[in-house]
Amino acid sequence: MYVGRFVIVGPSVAAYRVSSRSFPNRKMIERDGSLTVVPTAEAEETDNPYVSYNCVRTAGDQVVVGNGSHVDPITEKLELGYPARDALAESLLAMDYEKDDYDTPRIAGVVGEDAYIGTVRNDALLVEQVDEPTLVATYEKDSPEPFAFDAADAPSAASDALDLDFEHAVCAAGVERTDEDVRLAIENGE
Ligand SMILES: NC(=O)c1ncn([C@@H]2O[C@H](COP(=O)(O)O)[C@@H](O)[C@H]2O)c1NC=O
Repeated sequence: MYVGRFVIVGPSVAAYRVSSRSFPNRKMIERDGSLTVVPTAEAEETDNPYVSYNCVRTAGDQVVVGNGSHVDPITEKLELGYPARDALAESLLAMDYEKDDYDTPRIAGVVGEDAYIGTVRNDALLVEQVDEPTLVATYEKDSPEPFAFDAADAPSAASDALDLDFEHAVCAAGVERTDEDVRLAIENGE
Protein backbone atom coordinates (compact mmCIF):
# COMPACT_ATOMS: atom_id res chain seq x y z
CA MET A 1 0.00 0.00 0.00
CA TYR A 2 1.19 3.52 -0.79
CA VAL A 3 0.32 6.01 1.95
CA GLY A 4 2.81 8.76 1.05
CA ARG A 5 4.38 10.60 3.98
CA PHE A 6 3.39 9.59 7.51
CA VAL A 7 3.80 10.62 11.13
CA ILE A 8 3.68 8.29 14.14
CA VAL A 9 3.37 9.78 17.64
CA GLY A 10 4.24 7.34 20.39
CA PRO A 11 3.48 9.35 22.72
CA SER A 12 7.07 9.84 24.03
CA VAL A 13 8.66 8.51 20.82
CA ALA A 14 7.80 9.74 17.33
CA ALA A 15 8.72 9.07 13.72
CA TYR A 16 8.29 10.82 10.40
CA ARG A 17 8.83 9.00 7.11
CA VAL A 18 9.09 10.33 3.59
CA SER A 19 7.69 7.84 1.10
CA SER A 20 7.52 9.16 -2.43
CA ARG A 21 6.61 7.97 -5.91
CA SER A 22 7.45 11.28 -7.56
CA PHE A 23 10.48 12.64 -5.66
CA PRO A 24 12.52 9.65 -4.41
CA ASN A 25 15.91 11.43 -4.56
CA ARG A 26 15.78 13.03 -1.14
CA LYS A 27 17.48 12.67 2.24
CA MET A 28 17.35 14.20 5.71
CA ILE A 29 20.14 16.27 7.18
CA GLU A 30 20.64 17.71 10.67
CA ARG A 31 21.17 21.47 11.05
CA ASP A 32 21.29 23.24 14.42
CA GLY A 33 19.03 20.71 16.11
CA SER A 34 16.50 20.60 13.26
CA LEU A 35 16.07 17.89 10.62
CA THR A 36 15.52 19.03 7.05
CA VAL A 37 14.43 17.14 3.94
CA VAL A 38 16.71 18.10 1.03
CA PRO A 39 17.33 16.79 -2.51
CA THR A 40 20.21 14.34 -3.02
CA ALA A 41 22.97 15.12 -5.54
CA GLU A 42 21.13 12.95 -8.12
CA ALA A 43 17.81 14.81 -7.82
CA GLU A 44 16.45 16.66 -10.82
CA GLU A 45 15.70 20.34 -10.30
CA THR A 46 12.09 21.05 -9.37
CA ASP A 47 9.95 24.07 -8.64
CA ASN A 48 7.60 21.98 -6.47
CA PRO A 49 7.42 24.00 -3.20
CA TYR A 50 6.46 21.01 -1.05
CA VAL A 51 9.44 18.65 -1.29
CA SER A 52 12.17 20.37 0.77
CA TYR A 53 11.41 21.61 4.32
CA ASN A 54 12.18 21.27 8.02
CA CYS A 55 10.51 18.01 9.07
CA VAL A 56 11.61 18.02 12.75
CA ARG A 57 12.19 21.00 15.04
CA THR A 58 12.50 21.36 18.79
CA ALA A 59 10.86 24.00 20.97
CA GLY A 60 12.34 23.66 24.46
CA ASP A 61 11.42 20.16 25.62
CA GLN A 62 8.81 19.71 22.87
CA VAL A 63 9.42 18.31 19.38
CA VAL A 64 7.43 18.96 16.21
CA VAL A 65 7.36 16.57 13.25
CA GLY A 66 5.56 17.07 9.96
CA ASN A 67 5.54 16.92 6.17
CA GLY A 68 6.05 20.54 5.23
CA SER A 69 6.65 24.18 6.03
CA HIS A 70 3.91 24.19 8.70
CA VAL A 71 6.51 22.62 11.05
CA ASP A 72 8.04 26.11 11.38
CA PRO A 73 4.96 28.06 12.59
CA ILE A 74 3.94 25.18 14.87
CA THR A 75 7.40 25.35 16.48
CA GLU A 76 7.29 29.14 16.74
CA LYS A 77 3.89 29.07 18.44
CA LEU A 78 5.10 26.47 20.95
CA GLU A 79 8.07 28.74 21.70
CA LEU A 80 5.57 31.56 22.37
CA GLY A 81 3.77 29.35 24.89
CA TYR A 82 0.74 28.23 22.86
CA PRO A 83 -0.71 24.88 23.99
CA ALA A 84 0.26 22.11 21.54
CA ARG A 85 -3.35 21.59 20.45
CA ASP A 86 -3.70 25.26 19.49
CA ALA A 87 -0.29 25.52 17.81
CA LEU A 88 -1.21 22.55 15.61
CA ALA A 89 -4.77 23.60 14.84
CA GLU A 90 -3.95 27.24 14.06
CA SER A 91 -0.91 26.47 11.88
CA LEU A 92 -2.55 23.61 9.97
CA LEU A 93 -5.67 25.65 9.30
CA ALA A 94 -3.73 28.78 8.31
CA MET A 95 -1.55 26.92 5.78
CA ASP A 96 -4.25 24.41 4.76
CA TYR A 97 -3.76 21.38 2.50
CA GLU A 98 -1.17 21.57 -0.27
CA LYS A 99 -2.33 23.07 -3.54
CA ASP A 100 -0.87 20.28 -5.67
CA ASP A 101 -2.47 17.73 -8.01
CA TYR A 102 -3.57 15.59 -5.04
CA ASP A 103 -4.65 18.23 -2.50
CA THR A 104 -2.02 16.52 -0.35
CA PRO A 105 -2.88 16.88 3.35
CA ARG A 106 -0.51 18.47 5.84
CA ILE A 107 0.25 16.13 8.74
CA ALA A 108 2.06 16.88 12.00
CA GLY A 109 2.73 15.73 15.54
CA VAL A 110 3.95 17.28 18.78
CA VAL A 111 5.78 15.28 21.43
CA GLY A 112 5.92 16.91 24.86
CA GLU A 113 4.45 16.55 28.31
CA ASP A 114 1.26 16.06 26.30
CA ALA A 115 1.44 14.61 22.78
CA TYR A 116 -0.78 15.50 19.83
CA ILE A 117 -1.25 14.50 16.20
CA GLY A 118 -3.09 16.35 13.46
CA THR A 119 -3.88 16.77 9.81
CA VAL A 120 -5.56 19.26 7.55
CA ARG A 121 -7.22 17.82 4.43
CA ASN A 122 -9.47 19.47 1.86
CA ASP A 123 -12.46 18.17 3.87
CA ALA A 124 -11.32 18.22 7.50
CA LEU A 125 -9.11 19.60 10.24
CA LEU A 126 -8.31 16.89 12.82
CA VAL A 127 -6.20 17.45 15.96
CA GLU A 128 -6.15 14.79 18.69
CA GLN A 129 -4.32 14.15 21.94
CA VAL A 130 -2.30 10.93 21.78
CA ASP A 131 -1.97 8.36 24.56
CA GLU A 132 -1.04 5.31 22.45
CA PRO A 133 1.03 4.99 19.26
CA THR A 134 -0.97 6.74 16.54
CA LEU A 135 -0.34 7.16 12.81
CA VAL A 136 -1.56 9.63 10.24
CA ALA A 137 -0.49 9.60 6.58
CA THR A 138 -1.05 11.81 3.58
CA TYR A 139 -3.00 9.20 1.62
CA GLU A 140 -5.23 6.20 2.49
CA LYS A 141 -4.57 6.36 6.25
CA ASP A 142 -5.44 10.04 6.34
CA SER A 143 -7.18 10.14 9.75
CA PRO A 144 -5.24 9.44 12.97
CA GLU A 145 -5.47 5.74 13.87
CA PRO A 146 -3.88 3.51 16.54
CA PHE A 147 -0.79 1.82 15.11
CA ALA A 148 1.47 -0.90 16.57
CA PHE A 149 4.86 0.78 16.99
CA ASP A 150 7.12 -0.22 19.87
CA ALA A 151 10.37 1.62 19.10
CA ALA A 152 11.97 2.64 22.40
CA ASP A 153 14.44 5.28 21.24
CA ALA A 154 15.14 7.71 18.40
CA PRO A 155 17.42 5.49 16.25
CA SER A 156 15.00 2.56 16.37
CA ALA A 157 12.03 4.85 15.68
CA ALA A 158 13.78 6.06 12.51
CA SER A 159 14.87 2.62 11.32
CA ASP A 160 11.57 0.93 12.22
CA ALA A 161 9.64 3.65 10.34
CA LEU A 162 11.88 3.28 7.28
CA ASP A 163 11.34 -0.51 7.35
CA LEU A 164 7.53 -0.41 7.69
CA ASP A 165 5.76 -2.20 4.89
CA PHE A 166 4.42 0.84 3.04
CA GLU A 167 5.67 1.43 -0.51
CA HIS A 168 8.39 3.80 -1.77
CA ALA A 169 10.34 4.41 1.45
CA VAL A 170 12.86 7.24 1.07
CA CYS A 171 14.09 8.42 4.50
CA ALA A 172 12.88 8.67 8.09
CA ALA A 173 13.39 10.63 11.29
CA GLY A 174 13.12 9.33 14.86
CA VAL A 175 12.39 11.34 18.01
CA GLU A 176 12.69 10.35 21.67
CA ARG A 177 11.72 12.62 24.55
CA THR A 178 12.62 11.95 28.17
CA ASP A 179 12.29 14.21 31.21
CA GLU A 180 15.98 15.09 30.73
CA ASP A 181 16.38 15.66 27.02
CA VAL A 182 15.30 15.21 23.44
CA ARG A 183 17.10 12.93 20.99
CA LEU A 184 16.77 12.87 17.22
CA ALA A 185 17.93 10.33 14.63
CA ILE A 186 17.95 10.03 10.86
CA GLU A 187 17.74 6.93 8.68
CA ASN A 188 18.35 7.64 5.02
CA GLY A 189 17.42 4.89 2.55
CA GLU A 190 19.61 3.49 -0.24
N1 LIG B 1 6.37 16.49 2.10
C1 LIG B 1 6.92 15.77 1.15
O1 LIG B 1 7.99 15.19 1.32
C2 LIG B 1 6.23 15.66 -0.15
N2 LIG B 1 6.67 14.95 -1.17
C3 LIG B 1 5.79 15.09 -2.17
N3 LIG B 1 4.79 15.93 -1.79
C4 LIG B 1 3.66 16.37 -2.58
O2 LIG B 1 2.89 15.23 -2.90
C5 LIG B 1 2.75 15.12 -4.31
C6 LIG B 1 2.70 13.69 -4.68
O3 LIG B 1 3.95 13.11 -4.40
P1 LIG B 1 4.11 11.51 -4.48
O4 LIG B 1 3.63 11.10 -5.82
O5 LIG B 1 5.60 11.27 -4.29
O6 LIG B 1 3.29 10.94 -3.36
C7 LIG B 1 3.95 15.91 -4.89
O7 LIG B 1 3.66 16.41 -6.15
C8 LIG B 1 4.10 17.03 -3.90
O8 LIG B 1 3.21 18.08 -4.17
C9 LIG B 1 5.03 16.27 -0.52
N4 LIG B 1 4.21 17.05 0.24
C10 LIG B 1 3.55 16.53 1.31
O9 LIG B 1 3.56 15.45 1.77
